[in-house]
Order: sequence, then structure tokens, then C-alpha cells
Amino acid sequence: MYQIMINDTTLRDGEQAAGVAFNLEEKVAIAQFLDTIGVHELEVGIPAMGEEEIRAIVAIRNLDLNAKLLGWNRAVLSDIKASIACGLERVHIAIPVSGVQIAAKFHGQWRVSLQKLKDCISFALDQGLWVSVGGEDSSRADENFLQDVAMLSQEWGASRFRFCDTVGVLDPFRTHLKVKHLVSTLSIPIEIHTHNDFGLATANALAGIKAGAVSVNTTVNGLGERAGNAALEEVIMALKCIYGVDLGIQTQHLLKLSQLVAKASGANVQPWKAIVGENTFAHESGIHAHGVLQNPVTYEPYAPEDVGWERRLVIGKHSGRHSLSNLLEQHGIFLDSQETQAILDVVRQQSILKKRSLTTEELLNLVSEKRYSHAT
Ligand SMILES: CC(C)(COP(=O)(O)OP(=O)(O)OC[C@H]1O[C@@H](n2cnc3c(N)ncnc32)[C@H](O)[C@@H]1OP(=O)(O)O)[C@@H](O)C(=O)NCCC(=O)NCCS
Ligand SMILES: O=C(O)CC[C@@](O)(CC(=O)O)C(=O)O
Repeated sequence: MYQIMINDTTLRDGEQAAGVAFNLEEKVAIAQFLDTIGVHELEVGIPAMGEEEIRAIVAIRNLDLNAKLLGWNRAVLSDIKASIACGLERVHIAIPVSGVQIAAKFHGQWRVSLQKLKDCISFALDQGLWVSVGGEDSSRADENFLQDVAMLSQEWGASRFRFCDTVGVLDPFRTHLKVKHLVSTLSIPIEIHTHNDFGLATANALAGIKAGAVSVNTTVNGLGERAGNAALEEVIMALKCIYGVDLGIQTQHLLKLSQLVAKASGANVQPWKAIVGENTFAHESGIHAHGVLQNPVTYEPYAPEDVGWERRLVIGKHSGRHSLSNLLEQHGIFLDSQETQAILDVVRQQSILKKRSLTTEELLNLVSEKRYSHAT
């Protein structure tokens, strides 16, 4: 596969998640972390939002990061001027391309919207900026119109075109078809931007990449509008482990990054969230725990350390003898099979009552209460 670039938009589309508002320090810390682990490009925010946002973007710019920095703009000249005021050298200009969006935003006057786009590209280029264009709602746009907007953007001097599945209505097959069509007709690179309304954001991002998109938008924890965006950690690990494409990103820090963004956004990660959820490397079920004790590959697609986790064997309702004995033996307690089974029976009852697994301390107390402990 060709070189893929991550353009992470946690600081723009991620922060657009309802109720999320990063302060300057949080924006700077997230940008710095993303850069440190090797993310190639950061969409840092929307300068048109005003003073506070500009201050945060300037602070990020002053960090002199390795990552390229991109400001998000409407096809509005004052937006581009605000990006320039931030000292940004790269601007992204979004333009709606579906009938429904053009009707709502430009009263159906697509010629007017294209003229605005042309003027903004031209102004940005005159200022020496690098320009990317985004087709908002590309997935629901008339295919010919989308094609025309992308071609015109290229002709007017844009250096990249972003295909947006704005309301997450595509599946991987249709994403592949649509992106492939654009890739085959344009000479500038295509970026894929997907949303998770049907839980397909990461799958669609991968399909876009398979179809030839060379840049992919992600957000940490999949944070973003409504059901969110393609998750950075999922895209990176899927590319690495499923497609064998190593983006050169230090994946062992993904968990820490996730925790940083969860804290700053006030949006907790669900335990079963891929890659960064706390259950990702927790094994309770007896058959799984037994398998993992023999060889972790039985129930783990990659090693926990690869993303910053440690494996956990949890004792609860679904546990079996092997993992229970394993844990107790680590504490110098050796039981025969009858005793082990008796403890397991109590563990099941207790887990149902408590509606959770047991802590090690609870388990050890339970063993000593039952007087099954024979410390060596
Ligand atoms: C950008 C922002 C400063 C504009 O604020 P505002 O002037 O109060 O305007 P509203 O947000 O209420 O309305 C959006 C306006 O932008 C227009 N617009 C929307 N997308 C556009 C585009 N791609 N290009 C040009 N104009 C666009 C709308 O038609 C509307 O125009 P109008 O004021 O002439 O009717 C404000 O919406 C904001 O802070 N947004 C940040 C987050 C955000 O909206 N992100 C979405 C990205 S799609
Ligand atoms: O950059 C673009 O061109 C559009 C990106 C966008 O995030 C806009 C949004 O709805 O906030 C999308 O999903 O369409």
C-alpha cells in the first residue's frame, strides 16, 4: 500500500461533539501528544470562531511541531483571513456539495457557492497558503456534481480534496466505489472523512484508503459530531494489524492519549471500545482465560503493550478453575480441584449479587473465610 497520512481532527471535528469544549491548555496538550507519537497532520480548529480559538491555534503553532497544521474554514473570505491571523500556512475550505445542503445553506444557488469557493481558493493561494477543499456531504451528492466540484477545486489550485461522509450513511462497499471514482479522475490526493452514525466510520475510512485515499481524518476515541468520527486508535491499529501498514506512529502511547482526550472532553470511553476501552485486554470467561494462560494469541489480536495496556485476568461469574487457580497460586494458595470448584461456586453467587467481577482482595478474603487457604 502507498504512504498513508493521518490528518487528525480531534481539535476540530472532535471538539464539535455536543457539550465538548477544550481550553487552551487542553488543546495545546492534545496537539503536543499527537505530534510526539508521530501523527502527520493536525486540523487544529476553526479560526473564524474568534479570539479564544485563535489564541489556542497560535499557541499550537508556536510549538513548532513536526506535524503539519491545518485550519478549517467555510468558503468565506473572513474565515481565511482568520486562519492567516493564526499564522497557519495550510487552510481547508469546506463547501457543501449535496442538494439538501446547498438548498439549506445557499438557497439552492450552487453557482454562488462555487464562486465563493473559487474566490477563497484564489485569495488563499495569493497569500501563499496551501489549500485543501472539502466536499461537505459528498456521500449524498449527485456524483457528477461532486466530480465537477472536485475537478474545479483541482483546476483552481487546491492541493487535496476531502470526500466527506458527513452524516455517516455509507457502507464500506459504496465508500470504496465512490472514492475510487474520484481517485481515478483527479490528480490531486484524496482525503477520506467518515462519521459513525451507523457504527461504520472506521470501516468506511479503511474502505476509502483501500480505494486510494492517501489521507484519512480521525479523532481520538472517535470523538465528534453525533456518533463521532473514525477513531484514530482504530484506524492506526487496523492498518497495522489487518493490512500490515505501519504508519510510523508510536502506538504504545495510544492509551495515554485516549485518557488525555477523555479527561479534556469529559466524555468517558465505554469499556468495550476498541483499542482503548478498559476491557480490551481483560479476560473473565473460563475458556478464554484458560486459552490465554496457554498462549495469549488464542484470544488477543495483538499484544496489550502495543497500545499501552497490561493484560488482566478477572475473576467473576464466567470464570473457570484454571484462571482461579492461577490467581490464587500467585498469592501462595494451592487448592485441590474440589476446593477450587467450591470457591468458584461462591464466586458465581457473589458476582451475581454484586453484579460485577470480584477484586483480588475480595477473592482472598473469601478463600480465607472458607478456610481453604494452605499457604506454602
Ligand atoms: C463558523 C461560525 C463562527 C459562524 O457563525 P455565525 O456567523 O453565527 O453563523 P451560523 O453558525 O449561525 O450559520 C452558519 C452560516 O455559515 C454559512 N455556511 C455554512 N457552511 C458554509 C460553507 N461551507 N461556506 C460558506 N458559508 C457556509 C451558512 O449558510 C450560514 O450563513 P448565513 O449566516 O449567511 O445564513 C460558527 O458557526 C461557529 O463557531 N462554528 C464552529 C463549529 C461549526 O459550526 N462547525 C461545523 C463545520 S460544518
Ligand atoms: O471539511 C469538510 O469539508 C467538512 C467536514 C465535516 O466534518 C463538516 C461538519 O459537518 O462538521 C463533515 O463531516 O462534512
